[in-house]
Amino acid sequence: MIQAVEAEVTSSPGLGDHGLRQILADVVEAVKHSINKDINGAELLYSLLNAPWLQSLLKVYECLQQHKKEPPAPFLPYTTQLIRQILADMRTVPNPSAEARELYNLLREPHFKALISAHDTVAQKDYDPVLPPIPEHLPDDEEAMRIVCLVKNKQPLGATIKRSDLTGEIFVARVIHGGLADRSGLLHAGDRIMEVNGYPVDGLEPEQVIEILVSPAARSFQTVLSEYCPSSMYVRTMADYSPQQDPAIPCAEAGMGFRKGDVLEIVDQTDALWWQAKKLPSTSACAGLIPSTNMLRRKQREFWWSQPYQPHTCIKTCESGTGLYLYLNMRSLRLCRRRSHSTGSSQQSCHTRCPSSCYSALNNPYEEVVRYQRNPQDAHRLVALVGPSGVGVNELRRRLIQSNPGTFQGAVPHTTRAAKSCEESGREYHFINRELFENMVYNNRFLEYGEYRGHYYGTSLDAVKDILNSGRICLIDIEPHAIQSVRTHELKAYIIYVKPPTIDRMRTTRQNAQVTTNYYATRPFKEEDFLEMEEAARKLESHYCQYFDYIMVNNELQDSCVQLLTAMRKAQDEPQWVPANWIRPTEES
Ligand SMILES: Nc1ncnc2c1ncn2[C@@H]1O[C@H](COP(=O)(O)OP(=O)(O)OP(=O)(O)O)[C@@H](O)[C@H]1O
Repeated sequence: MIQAVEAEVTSSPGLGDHGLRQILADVVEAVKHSINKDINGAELLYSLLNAPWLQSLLKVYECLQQHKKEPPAPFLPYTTQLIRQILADMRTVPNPSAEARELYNLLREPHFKALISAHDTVAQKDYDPVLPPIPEHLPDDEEAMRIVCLVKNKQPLGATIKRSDLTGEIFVARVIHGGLADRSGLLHAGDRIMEVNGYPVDGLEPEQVIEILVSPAARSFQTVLSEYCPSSMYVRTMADYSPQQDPAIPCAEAGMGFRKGDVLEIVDQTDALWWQAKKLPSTSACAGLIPSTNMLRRKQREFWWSQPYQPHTCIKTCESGTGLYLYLNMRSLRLCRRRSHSTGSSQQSCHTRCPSSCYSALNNPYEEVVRYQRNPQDAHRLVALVGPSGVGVNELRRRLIQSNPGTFQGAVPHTTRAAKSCEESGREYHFINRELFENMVYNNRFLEYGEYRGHYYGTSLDAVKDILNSGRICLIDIEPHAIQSVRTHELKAYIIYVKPPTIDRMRTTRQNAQVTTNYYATRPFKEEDFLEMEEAARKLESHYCQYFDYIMVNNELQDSCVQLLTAMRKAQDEPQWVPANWIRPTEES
């Protein structure tokens, strides 16, 4: 035993010869003098003080003192979530290696889970309970009572309470998933609270009960109900939400805010109006309250009607009557402006293939998502670039395709204009007549199309599918309005948003660049172009950021190309959140 202790402490790093052991060394030195003077018993004392076990004990003591001063910190505050994420990602790997399988099995072992759970408990300082004494006066109908002791730590209790207007009784309204009360397993929604720390609470205001609850002692509750917790669902949010600005939330402190595009794990949907969720990646075991789909829809409708301008309004139905299409202004007609080289009248319009989910952001404030990783045998995901006009999406797309034409390719657009002598049908464009073009429009074959100076231009679904079926990666740039038309089960589009850098950086990097004007002329960038681009980027982000899978800033061209290449590889080879109906198609999709 002594030897074991010695082995342990001598291998401990960082022990200096100071502190208590220094004192001991001084004592030993003094005793040595006593031996030299032949004082009685000094020899015995000398051997005692020199005993290895005493030295070892002192080292342990100093080691503990050191840890008291600098306690070891947990690596992560909440590792369980990370492990779950890794397991979910690994499940999507099509042909996992032997090592990956071993890791997967290891992470699912009960003893490993217990270890991680212990780590998280320590990380959240959920230990060292000091239980208060059981209350002396138990109520008469003791049979129906449960005495619950919750040991307070720095975290909130993780439960909300409400008062019955009729009886004045206080009930647990909800227990926040992963919070202190939930993890204790002792409190349930619907439990009636009889007294707290010996104080009867019937008739008190909820605020008064909270005051008692936050005092650092034990609590007593009567149990009436318990509730069932369903398994998690993951969603991407299509709206912003702030509990602090929501007067309807039962408890703002228990609420969780989110921004458009955040991915949430919904851990409890038992309440029709208020769900519980965690924002991913989650660093906390504790969930927060969020409005349910119905509740958020109601809020959005109220907001919709109170707003003078709607971002995703379908203004005009297609002539064919089969779908809803958008009229866009000239500045956003990237497709037509770039493709056409004719002159004359500049009247134009642009349309997108907008599926029945046109109003989906309003109808589905939460889009259910799942982790998806493309199987290497499957077609590649379409990669679509969006960005404000002039930011460089065309330049980036062109450079990437040029650098690796065997891997990347752009879709060949259709047009009704006549081919020039140097052009070949199927290379620059598919040259087709007006009747055929309109027929394709009628049959919903275009992802987006537009009219410019009497000629149609459009990117067809088949042109994209041809590339994907050939095993290459199709890279297109689209107007943001067309995002919905490529977010389908078939194309599984990965949307990359190309953002302009700061105006200062644009001034430096765009010194020799040419902007294409509305009249198809090119000229150097002006200050107003930068301002316009910045404003367009701001609007684009505020309306469409929930659909972006990846955001990159087009600062230095070379760096941007590398970044784009990396993002494209990620899209094809790494697990991503995608709409659940891409993987489990419904009738609608
Ligand atoms: N990072 C960059 N640094 C310097 N110049 C750039 C950069 N990115 C793009 N450019 C230049 O800016 C100009 C506009 O780029 P590009 O034509 O690709 O814009 P766009 O986003 O496709 O917009 P539009 O649809 O209006 O043409 C081009 O001259 C291009 O070479």
